Amino acid sequence: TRTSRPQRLLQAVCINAVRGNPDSVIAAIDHFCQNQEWAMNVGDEKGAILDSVVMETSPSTVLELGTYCGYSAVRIMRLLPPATRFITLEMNPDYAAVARQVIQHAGLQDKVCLVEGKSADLIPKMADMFGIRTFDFVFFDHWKDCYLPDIRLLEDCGLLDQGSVVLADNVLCPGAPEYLDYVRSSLRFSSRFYRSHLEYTRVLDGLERSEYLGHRDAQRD
Ligand SMILES: CNc1ncnc2c1ncn2[C@@H]1O[C@H](/C=C/CNC(=O)c2cc(-c3ccc(F)cc3)cc(O)c2O)[C@H](F)[C@H]1O
Ligand SMILES: [Mg+2]
Repeated sequence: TRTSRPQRLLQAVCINAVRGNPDSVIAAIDHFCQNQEWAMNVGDEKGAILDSVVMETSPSTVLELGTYCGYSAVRIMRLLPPATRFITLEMNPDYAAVARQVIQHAGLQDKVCLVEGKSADLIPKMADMFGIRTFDFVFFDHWKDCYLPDIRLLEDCGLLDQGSVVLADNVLCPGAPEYLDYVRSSLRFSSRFYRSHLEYTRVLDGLERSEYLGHRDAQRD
Protein backbone atom coordinates (compact mmCIF):
# COMPACT_ATOMS: atom_id res chain seq x y z
CA THR A 1 0.00 0.00 0.00
CA ARG A 2 1.18 3.50 -0.83
CA THR A 3 0.56 4.99 2.64
CA SER A 4 1.53 3.68 6.06
CA ARG A 5 -0.95 3.06 8.87
CA PRO A 6 0.26 6.16 10.77
CA GLN A 7 -0.26 8.21 7.61
CA ARG A 8 -3.81 6.84 7.25
CA LEU A 9 -4.40 7.63 10.93
CA LEU A 10 -3.19 11.22 10.33
CA GLN A 11 -5.52 11.49 7.33
CA ALA A 12 -8.45 10.46 9.54
CA VAL A 13 -7.46 13.20 12.01
CA CYS A 14 -7.26 15.84 9.26
CA ILE A 15 -10.67 14.85 7.92
CA ASN A 16 -12.59 14.22 11.15
CA ALA A 17 -10.99 16.36 13.86
CA VAL A 18 -11.51 20.08 14.46
CA ARG A 19 -8.22 22.05 14.26
CA GLY A 20 -7.16 23.28 17.68
CA ASN A 21 -9.48 20.87 19.50
CA PRO A 22 -7.46 18.11 21.25
CA ASP A 23 -10.55 16.14 22.32
CA SER A 24 -11.72 15.90 18.70
CA VAL A 25 -8.25 14.65 17.68
CA ILE A 26 -8.41 11.95 20.39
CA ALA A 27 -11.95 10.98 19.31
CA ALA A 28 -10.94 10.85 15.62
CA ILE A 29 -8.00 8.52 16.37
CA ASP A 30 -10.08 6.27 18.63
CA HIS A 31 -12.83 6.10 15.96
CA PHE A 32 -10.25 5.24 13.28
CA CYS A 33 -8.72 2.48 15.45
CA GLN A 34 -12.08 1.08 16.51
CA ASN A 35 -13.64 1.08 13.04
CA GLN A 36 -10.89 1.18 10.40
CA GLU A 37 -7.49 -0.09 11.57
CA TRP A 38 -6.20 -1.07 14.99
CA ALA A 39 -3.14 0.93 16.04
CA MET A 40 -1.04 0.82 19.22
CA ASN A 41 -2.27 4.04 20.84
CA VAL A 42 -2.94 3.81 24.57
CA GLY A 43 -6.61 4.25 23.63
CA ASP A 44 -9.66 5.61 25.44
CA GLU A 45 -10.05 3.08 28.28
CA LYS A 46 -6.41 3.11 29.46
CA GLY A 47 -6.32 6.77 28.34
CA ALA A 48 -8.88 7.68 31.00
CA ILE A 49 -6.58 6.10 33.64
CA LEU A 50 -3.62 8.02 32.17
CA ASP A 51 -5.70 11.22 32.42
CA SER A 52 -6.51 10.61 36.09
CA VAL A 53 -2.90 9.84 37.07
CA VAL A 54 -1.68 12.95 35.18
CA MET A 55 -4.28 15.14 36.92
CA GLU A 56 -3.53 13.81 40.39
CA THR A 57 0.23 14.27 39.78
CA SER A 58 -0.19 17.72 38.14
CA PRO A 59 3.42 17.59 36.94
CA SER A 60 5.46 20.59 35.79
CA THR A 61 7.97 18.37 33.95
CA VAL A 62 6.88 15.36 31.85
CA LEU A 63 8.84 12.83 29.79
CA GLU A 64 7.21 10.35 27.37
CA LEU A 65 9.10 7.46 25.76
CA GLY A 66 7.60 6.31 22.45
CA THR A 67 5.59 9.11 20.82
CA TYR A 68 4.37 6.92 17.91
CA CYS A 69 1.51 9.00 16.38
CA GLY A 70 1.23 11.50 19.24
CA TYR A 71 -2.04 10.22 20.73
CA SER A 72 -0.80 10.12 24.34
CA ALA A 73 1.16 13.35 23.90
CA VAL A 74 -2.14 15.06 22.99
CA ARG A 75 -3.95 13.27 25.86
CA ILE A 76 -1.38 14.39 28.42
CA MET A 77 -0.80 17.97 27.24
CA ARG A 78 -4.47 18.83 26.80
CA LEU A 79 -4.70 18.55 30.61
CA LEU A 80 -1.66 20.61 31.57
CA PRO A 81 -0.91 24.37 31.56
CA PRO A 82 1.31 25.93 28.84
CA ALA A 83 4.19 26.40 31.32
CA THR A 84 4.54 22.60 31.64
CA ARG A 85 7.77 21.18 30.20
CA PHE A 86 6.72 18.18 28.07
CA ILE A 87 9.37 16.16 26.22
CA THR A 88 8.48 13.12 24.09
CA LEU A 89 11.10 10.86 22.47
CA GLU A 90 10.55 8.97 19.17
CA MET A 91 13.31 7.05 17.36
CA ASN A 92 11.42 6.49 14.08
CA PRO A 93 11.49 9.63 11.86
CA ASP A 94 8.38 8.58 9.93
CA TYR A 95 6.36 8.20 13.13
CA ALA A 96 7.82 11.49 14.43
CA ALA A 97 6.69 13.27 11.26
CA VAL A 98 3.13 11.97 11.68
CA ALA A 99 3.12 12.80 15.41
CA ARG A 100 4.18 16.40 14.77
CA GLN A 101 1.21 16.86 12.45
CA VAL A 102 -1.25 15.20 14.84
CA ILE A 103 0.03 17.40 17.70
CA GLN A 104 -0.19 20.48 15.45
CA HIS A 105 -3.77 19.62 14.43
CA ALA A 106 -4.60 19.54 18.14
CA GLY A 107 -3.06 23.01 18.51
CA LEU A 108 -0.52 21.76 21.05
CA GLN A 109 2.68 22.26 19.03
CA ASP A 110 3.88 25.05 21.35
CA LYS A 111 3.51 22.83 24.43
CA VAL A 112 5.16 19.68 23.09
CA CYS A 113 8.88 19.13 22.50
CA LEU A 114 9.23 16.05 20.27
CA VAL A 115 12.86 14.89 20.08
CA GLU A 116 13.87 12.31 17.47
CA GLY A 117 16.25 9.70 18.81
CA LYS A 118 16.67 6.73 21.10
CA SER A 119 15.87 7.03 24.81
CA ALA A 120 19.21 5.47 25.83
CA ASP A 121 21.06 8.21 23.92
CA LEU A 122 18.79 11.11 24.88
CA ILE A 123 17.98 10.48 28.58
CA PRO A 124 21.59 11.25 29.66
CA LYS A 125 21.37 14.54 27.73
CA MET A 126 18.09 15.81 29.22
CA ALA A 127 19.82 18.09 31.75
CA ASP A 128 22.17 19.62 29.17
CA MET A 129 19.65 19.87 26.32
CA PHE A 130 16.66 21.15 28.29
CA GLY A 131 17.95 22.26 31.69
CA ILE A 132 15.63 19.73 33.29
CA ARG A 133 16.91 18.28 36.56
CA THR A 134 14.09 15.86 37.39
CA PHE A 135 10.81 14.70 35.82
CA ASP A 136 7.64 14.76 37.90
CA PHE A 137 5.86 12.36 35.53
CA VAL A 138 7.20 9.81 33.02
CA PHE A 139 5.03 7.78 30.59
CA PHE A 140 6.56 4.52 29.21
CA ASP A 141 4.98 3.30 25.98
CA HIS A 142 8.00 2.31 23.89
CA TRP A 143 9.59 -1.14 23.26
CA LYS A 144 8.58 -3.22 26.25
CA ASP A 145 12.02 -4.81 26.78
CA CYS A 146 13.43 -1.30 27.18
CA TYR A 147 11.24 -0.35 30.15
CA LEU A 148 13.65 -1.88 32.70
CA PRO A 149 16.93 -0.51 31.32
CA ASP A 150 15.33 2.90 30.88
CA ILE A 151 13.91 3.26 34.40
CA ARG A 152 17.37 2.26 35.69
CA LEU A 153 18.92 4.87 33.41
CA LEU A 154 16.53 7.54 34.69
CA GLU A 155 17.58 6.67 38.27
CA ASP A 156 21.28 6.63 37.40
CA CYS A 157 20.98 10.05 35.71
CA GLY A 158 19.27 11.43 38.82
CA LEU A 159 16.22 12.37 36.76
CA LEU A 160 13.73 10.98 39.31
CA ASP A 161 12.98 12.84 42.52
CA GLN A 162 11.06 11.77 45.62
CA GLY A 163 7.44 11.68 44.46
CA SER A 164 8.21 11.29 40.75
CA VAL A 165 5.63 9.03 39.08
CA VAL A 166 6.45 6.54 36.29
CA LEU A 167 3.36 5.18 34.50
CA ALA A 168 3.97 2.21 32.17
CA ASP A 169 1.56 1.01 29.46
CA ASN A 170 1.12 -2.66 28.42
CA VAL A 171 2.52 -4.32 31.52
CA LEU A 172 0.29 -7.35 30.78
CA CYS A 173 -0.06 -7.21 26.96
CA PRO A 174 2.46 -7.40 25.29
CA GLY A 175 3.84 -7.45 28.85
CA ALA A 176 6.94 -6.21 30.67
CA PRO A 177 7.62 -8.96 33.26
CA GLU A 178 11.19 -8.02 34.20
CA TYR A 179 10.14 -4.38 34.58
CA LEU A 180 7.21 -5.36 36.86
CA ASP A 181 9.48 -7.56 39.01
CA TYR A 182 11.92 -4.71 39.39
CA VAL A 183 9.55 -1.90 40.35
CA ARG A 184 7.49 -4.17 42.61
CA SER A 185 10.52 -5.54 44.51
CA SER A 186 12.57 -2.35 44.72
CA LEU A 187 12.51 -0.40 48.00
CA ARG A 188 12.93 2.75 45.92
CA PHE A 189 9.49 2.46 44.34
CA SER A 190 5.92 2.12 45.54
CA SER A 191 3.94 0.47 42.73
CA ARG A 192 0.32 -0.21 41.95
CA PHE A 193 -1.45 -1.86 39.00
CA TYR A 194 -4.44 -0.38 37.17
CA ARG A 195 -6.36 -3.22 35.54
CA SER A 196 -7.77 -2.40 32.11
CA HIS A 197 -7.85 -3.77 28.56
CA LEU A 198 -5.63 -3.64 25.49
CA GLU A 199 -6.68 -0.63 23.43
CA TYR A 200 -9.77 -1.20 21.28
CA THR A 201 -10.08 -4.86 22.42
CA ARG A 202 -11.38 -6.99 25.30
CA VAL A 203 -7.91 -8.45 25.95
CA LEU A 204 -6.70 -7.95 29.51
CA ASP A 205 -3.97 -5.33 29.96
CA GLY A 206 -3.13 -2.58 32.42
CA LEU A 207 -0.89 0.23 33.55
CA GLU A 208 1.67 0.16 36.39
CA ARG A 209 2.11 3.34 38.42
CA SER A 210 5.46 3.45 40.23
CA GLU A 211 6.25 6.32 42.58
CA TYR A 212 9.92 7.01 43.31
CA LEU A 213 10.56 7.07 47.08
CA GLY A 214 14.03 8.53 46.95
CA HIS A 215 17.57 7.19 46.91
CA ARG A 216 17.58 4.08 49.07
CA ASP A 217 19.52 0.84 48.67
CA ALA A 218 18.73 -2.83 49.37
CA GLN A 219 16.17 -4.97 47.60
CA ARG A 220 12.95 -6.26 49.21
CA ASP A 221 13.59 -9.96 49.96
C1 LIG B 1 14.20 1.98 22.98
N1 LIG B 1 14.14 3.40 22.98
C2 LIG B 1 13.26 4.11 22.22
N2 LIG B 1 13.50 5.44 22.09
C3 LIG B 1 12.65 6.19 21.35
N3 LIG B 1 11.56 5.70 20.71
C4 LIG B 1 11.32 4.39 20.83
C5 LIG B 1 12.14 3.54 21.58
N4 LIG B 1 11.63 2.28 21.53
C6 LIG B 1 10.53 2.35 20.75
N5 LIG B 1 10.34 3.62 20.32
C7 LIG B 1 9.24 4.09 19.52
O1 LIG B 1 8.06 3.91 20.29
C8 LIG B 1 7.05 3.26 19.54
C9 LIG B 1 7.00 1.82 19.95
C10 LIG B 1 6.05 1.38 20.76
C11 LIG B 1 6.05 -0.05 21.20
N6 LIG B 1 4.71 -0.39 21.62
C12 LIG B 1 4.27 -1.65 21.46
O2 LIG B 1 5.00 -2.53 21.03
C13 LIG B 1 2.85 -1.93 21.78
C14 LIG B 1 2.30 -3.10 21.29
C15 LIG B 1 0.97 -3.42 21.54
C16 LIG B 1 0.40 -4.67 21.03
C17 LIG B 1 -0.41 -5.46 21.83
C18 LIG B 1 -0.94 -6.66 21.34
C19 LIG B 1 -0.67 -7.07 20.04
F1 LIG B 1 -1.18 -8.21 19.56
C20 LIG B 1 0.15 -6.27 19.23
C21 LIG B 1 0.69 -5.08 19.72
C22 LIG B 1 0.16 -2.52 22.27
C23 LIG B 1 0.72 -1.35 22.76
O3 LIG B 1 -0.02 -0.46 23.48
C24 LIG B 1 2.06 -1.04 22.53
O4 LIG B 1 2.57 0.12 23.08
C25 LIG B 1 7.50 3.42 18.11
F2 LIG B 1 7.01 2.46 17.31
C26 LIG B 1 9.01 3.31 18.24
O5 LIG B 1 9.66 3.90 17.13
MG1 LIG C 1 1.17 0.95 24.50
